[in-house]
Amino acid sequence: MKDYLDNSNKKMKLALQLVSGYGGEFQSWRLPDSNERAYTDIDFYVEMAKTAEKGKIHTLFIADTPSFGGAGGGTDISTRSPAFPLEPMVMLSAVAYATQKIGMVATFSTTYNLPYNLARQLKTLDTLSKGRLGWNAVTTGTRETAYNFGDAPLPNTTIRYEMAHEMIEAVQTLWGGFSENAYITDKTTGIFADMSKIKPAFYKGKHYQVKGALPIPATPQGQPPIFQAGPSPEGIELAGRFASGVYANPFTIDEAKAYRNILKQSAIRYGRNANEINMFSGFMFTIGDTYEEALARRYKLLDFMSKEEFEGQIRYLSAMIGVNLHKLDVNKPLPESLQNQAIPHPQDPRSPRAVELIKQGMSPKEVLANGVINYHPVVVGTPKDVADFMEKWFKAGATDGFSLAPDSQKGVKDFVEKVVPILQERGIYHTDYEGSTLREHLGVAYQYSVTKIH
Ligand SMILES: Cc1cc2nc3c(=O)[nH]c(=O)nc-3n(C[C@H](O)[C@H](O)[C@H](O)COP(=O)(O)O)c2cc1C
Repeated sequence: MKDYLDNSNKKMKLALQLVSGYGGEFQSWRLPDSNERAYTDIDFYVEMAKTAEKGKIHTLFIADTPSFGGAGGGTDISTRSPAFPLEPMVMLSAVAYATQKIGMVATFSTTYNLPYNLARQLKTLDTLSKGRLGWNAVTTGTRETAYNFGDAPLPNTTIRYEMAHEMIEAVQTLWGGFSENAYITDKTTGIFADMSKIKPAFYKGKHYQVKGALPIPATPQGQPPIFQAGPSPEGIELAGRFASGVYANPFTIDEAKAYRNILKQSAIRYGRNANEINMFSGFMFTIGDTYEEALARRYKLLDFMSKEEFEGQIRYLSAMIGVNLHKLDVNKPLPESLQNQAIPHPQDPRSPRAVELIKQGMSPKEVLANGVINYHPVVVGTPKDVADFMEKWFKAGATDGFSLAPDSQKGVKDFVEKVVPILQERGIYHTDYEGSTLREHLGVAYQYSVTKIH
């Protein structure tokens, strides 16, 4: 194993996804222990952030897209909660004010923003939070988003990534323009700022141009670290050049290791150290005191689905395992002859797990309840089961940490109270924050101004 993939002397890093306030399962807003108005309840986001801070979670993480944003990229929220919270910048300013340590990484499009506005708002929030902000710089791949910003269709991948490089360069140039020693505020001399140390950006790219300067000094971490999500070759280049964190979605340890290696190599190609780029693998869970208790919770979520939606899931599972489940009793294990016929769909990386569970004798409904169709690997079980999964991946060198999407609000509390102590006891998770800024939490260096290419 490449030494930079070796985690034996490292501790895992954790991000907690806020999703839309309810958790990673879009039916969980209906659970008896959920606050059904969490989506619009700022007190609730603050409370979750504080709970996460008690568990020393390195950072909150907010996925986002500037469009209607229904679950799974759809636009129907008639029964399922939205996939994203309220506008992240505004929402996080309240969270920042109510917390002290936890980092806050939020997603902002490199295609549907302007550098000056974005640089100003991000640096303001980084100032407000005393250096705890991170920017997940994504190109926005959903077609419908384009029409929220005019009549032009979504630019192709090449152009979007050209724009992404330019956007980050322009934003970082604006950030670095107000030199660290330019903020004087000397009452005796009457000098507020040293104008000789404040440089306009004069940034001239193909897609973005900006001339002026930003009147905001350096924050305690200099400027927010960049995160990235999106596994195309262009995405990997962007991550290698700029990212301190990458939100990834591997489904197996082997897949994760290969991707982590690719990311580290990309960073090395840009003259950076492999440790400067941290991969956060998406991970979901439902916790109970026993497997049966956790499973009952998952069944409840499935039962909230409409008949059509559930049938859609059964159809999907049929395709994943190559067996038509349509006429079978979904509450009973498959007859042995059909179990033997099950083979994973070659194009769906989640399929091997679905086949494995079918062959263990689980009914199709139980297999679905185990989250085989979810957008990340899922553990349904006890706090120990959740910790075991994380330990196994981490010790195998598959990831630097996890981007956690608990099933529900209760899942956040359960994770902090029941899983965190196990991880700490096993010596694979920190017992306190390393410092005060997000960069310190992540173990990435202070940075000011545009990332240099070596
Ligand atoms: C784990 C993961 C999380 C993502 N989160 C977001 C997000 O919150 N908002 C968004 O617009 N795109 C998100 N994306 C999409 C990517 O930014 C990108 O637009 C998409 O994957 C297509 O780009 P690619 O060609 O690099 O794969 C995410 C992608 C991955 C893999």
